[in-house]
Amino acid sequence: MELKIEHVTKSYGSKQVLNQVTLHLKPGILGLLGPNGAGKSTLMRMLSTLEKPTSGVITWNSVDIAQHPDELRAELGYLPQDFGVYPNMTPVEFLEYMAAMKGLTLKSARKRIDELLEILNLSNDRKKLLGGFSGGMKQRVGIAQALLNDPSLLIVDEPTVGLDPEERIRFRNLLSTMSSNRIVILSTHIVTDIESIAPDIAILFRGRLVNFTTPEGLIQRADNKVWLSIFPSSELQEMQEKYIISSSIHRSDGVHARIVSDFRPSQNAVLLPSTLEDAYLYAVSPLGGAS
Ligand SMILES: Nc1ncnc2c1ncn2[C@@H]1O[C@H](COP(=O)(O)OP(=O)(O)OP(=O)(O)O)[C@@H](O)[C@H]1O
Repeated sequence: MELKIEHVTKSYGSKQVLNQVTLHLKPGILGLLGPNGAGKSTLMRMLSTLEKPTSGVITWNSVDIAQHPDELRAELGYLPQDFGVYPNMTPVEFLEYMAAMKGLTLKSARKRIDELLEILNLSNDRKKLLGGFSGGMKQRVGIAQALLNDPSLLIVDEPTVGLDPEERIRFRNLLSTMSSNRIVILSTHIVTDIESIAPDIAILFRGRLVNFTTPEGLIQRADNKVWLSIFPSSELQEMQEKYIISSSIHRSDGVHARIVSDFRPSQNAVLLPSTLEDAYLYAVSPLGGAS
C-alpha cells in the first residue's frame, strides 16, 4: 500500500495554490498541518480524485489516480471539511444511502453499518434523527460513511472543528485505532489534534511543503529558541510586532510571554523546552525558513 505525490502543482486561473508538493506515504497517520489557505483542502480533494493536479502525478500503488481514478475510489474513504448530513434521516438510513452511492449491496451494507455503529458508539442512537445529533455525533456518522468500504486510504479534512474537547479526544483516539492497516491523512490547523496520534507530520505553507518530519524532529528544530519573557503590558503590542509569541498571560508583574526567537528577546528572558505548537509556529515563520 503506497501513496506517492510527485511534484504536484495546482493552479486556479493565475493563482497557484500548490507548488511542487512531493510526499511518499505508507500505512499510519500523517498529520497535515498548515494555516488557513495553505492548500490543505485542495490537496485532499486531489487525493480524493475530485480534482486533478495542474502538473505532477499522484499514484496509488503505482497507478496514476488522475488517469485511473476508479482504482483508488474503491479503496478510498473521505470525510470532507464541509460534510453535511440529511437532518430528517436516521444514521442507518443515511449510511444505507451512502453505501448505495458507493455501490455496496444492501445486504453487505447492513452488516457493515451495524459494525460501524457499534465501533463508533452510535448503536443506541440508530433510530434517532440526525438533525438532533451533536457536532461530535455527526462527525462520527461522517467517519462511519468514510469507513463503509473499509478503505485503505482514509482522508479526513479538519474533522475536529466545532467539537468540544471531550469529543475531540474521542475522535483522535478513534482515528488512532483505525490507522494500523491503512494510510490515514488528517488535515488540520490545530496542532494538538495531531500531537499525540500522528507519527509523521507534513506542514504546508502557502502551497509549499515546508516540512515532512516526526513530532520529535519538529520540536528539536525549535530547541533553544523558545523563551519566557516578562515585560510590562504596555510593551505587548511592540513585542507582538517584533516576535512570534506563542502564548501570553497577564500577571500582576506584567505579561508572561512564550516567545519563539533565534535570539534572547529581552535581558530577563530564560529558555524553555519547546513544544510542538512553538515548533509549528517557528516552521511557518520566516525564521524557520518559510516565506
Ligand atoms: N476552486 C477554487 N478556485 C479558486 N481558488 C481556490 C479554489 N479552491 C481553493 N482556492 C484557494 O486556494 C487557497 C488554498 O485553499 P484551501 O482551501 O486548499 O486551503 P486550506 O489550507 O484547506 O485552508 P482552510 O483551512 O481555510 O480550508 C485559498 O487561497 C483558496 O481561496
